[in-house]
Amino acid sequence: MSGKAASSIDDINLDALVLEEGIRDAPVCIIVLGMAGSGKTTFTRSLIEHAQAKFNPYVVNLDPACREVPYAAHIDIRDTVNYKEVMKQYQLGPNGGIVTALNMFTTKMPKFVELVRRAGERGHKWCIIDTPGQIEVFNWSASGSIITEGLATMFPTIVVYVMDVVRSACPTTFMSNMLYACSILYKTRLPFLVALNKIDIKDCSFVQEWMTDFEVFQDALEEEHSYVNNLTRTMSLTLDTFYEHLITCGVSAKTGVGYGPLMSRILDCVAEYEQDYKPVYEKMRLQRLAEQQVKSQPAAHIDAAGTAVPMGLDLNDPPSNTDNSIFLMAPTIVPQQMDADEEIESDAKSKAEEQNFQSFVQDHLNAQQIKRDRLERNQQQQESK
Ligand SMILES: Nc1nc2c(ncn2[C@@H]2O[C@H](COP(=O)(O)OP(=O)(O)OP(=O)(O)O)[C@@H](O)[C@H]2O)c(=O)[nH]1
Repeated sequence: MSGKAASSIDDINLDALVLEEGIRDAPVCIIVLGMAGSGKTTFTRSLIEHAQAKFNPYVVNLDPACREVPYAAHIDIRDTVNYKEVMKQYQLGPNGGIVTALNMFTTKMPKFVELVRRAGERGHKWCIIDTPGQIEVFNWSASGSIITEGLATMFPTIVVYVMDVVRSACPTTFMSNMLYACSILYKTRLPFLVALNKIDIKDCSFVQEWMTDFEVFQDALEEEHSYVNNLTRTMSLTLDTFYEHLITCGVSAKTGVGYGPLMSRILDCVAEYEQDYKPVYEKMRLQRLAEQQVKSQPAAHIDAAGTAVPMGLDLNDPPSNTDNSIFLMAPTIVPQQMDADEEIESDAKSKAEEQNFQSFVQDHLNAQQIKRDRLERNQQQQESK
C-alpha cells in the first residue's frame, strides 16, 4: 500500500487528488441510471455476479430511499445519511428527501473518491454505482453532476442506461425513454450504453428496429392513434443522429441472459472513454490546476492591485428565526408578533387619531350651536319688530 493510501481518510483533499495525480486506469466506474422500476438494482446485482471473477467489482449504492439491496455494497449512502430523518428534520417529501440526502453525501465526495481510488489499488478493476429510483434526482441535481464529474476526472467512467423493453413497447413511452437517454448523454458527456432490460418477457429486436428504420416506427405509431403522434413522429426524426451513436444491448437482469455481449459492450465503452473522452477530462484537469495555482498565490503588488473599498451593503446573514423552523406558512398560522417599539408607536398613533376625531366633532357641534344661536337671535329681532 502506498504512503498516501495509508494516510487518514480525514486528511483527504479532492482537488489535490484530482488535479495533481490525473486520471488513473482503474477502477472503471460504471454509473447505472434508468427510470423508476426499469430494473437498475436487479441489473446491478447481475452485473456484479457476471463481473466478479474477472473484474472484482467495488460496489456503491447511492439510493438513500431503498429498503434493502440484493447485493453486498462496499459503500452504501444509507450508512452516511438517514433519509427518513432528513425528511423529518427538513420537513420534506420523498423526492426532496432523496435530493437532500444526496447533497449531504456529496459533501463527503473527497472521501468517497479516495475510497474508490484505494479500491483500485487493492485490485478492484470495476466500480459499479447504483443510483436513486427517480432518475431526475440524480441527472438534474447539482450533486449528481458533482458525483459524475468528480469520478470522470479521476477514473475511466461510463454510463449504463437501463431501459425497460416491456414498458417501451408503446411508441410514445419508447420516445419518452429515448428523450431521457438523449438528455443524459448530452448532460454527462460520457460513453453511453443502453441496456434493454427484461428480454425474458419481451424480445428487444423491435426497439433496435425502431431505432434504425424510421418507417417501421411510423407504422407502429399509426396503430397507436394517440394525439401525441405528430409530436412523437417529429421527435423520432430529430433523434435520428442520436440513435446512430448509441450502443444498445438486450439483457435480462433477472435471468442473466445477454450479459456476455453486455460485458464486451462495456469494454468498448471504456476504450471509447480512453480514446475520446480522457483527453477532454485531462484538459479540464490541467485548466483547473492552473486556476487553482493562480487562486492560491497572494497578490504580489498589493498597491498596484488597489485598495479594498467597503461595499456599503450589509452582507451578513439575516438572524435565524429560532422560534419557528417552518419555512413556508399559511397566512392564517403566521404568529402575530409585534416589536415592543412598534406597539408603543401604534398606541400613540391611535390616541392621536381619537383626539383629532373628538376635536373635529366638538368643532362641528360648536359651529352648529353658533349657527342655531344666530338664527334664534334673528327670529327674536323680527318678532320684536
Ligand atoms: N421479468 C423481469 N423482471 C425484472 C427484470 N429486471 C428487473 N425486474 C423486476 O422489475 C422490478 C423492478 O426492479 P428493480 O431492480 O427494483 O428496479 P429499479 O430500477 O432498481 O427500481 P427503483 O430503484 O425502485 O426505481 C422488480 O420487480 C424486478 O424483479 C428482468 O430482467 N426481467
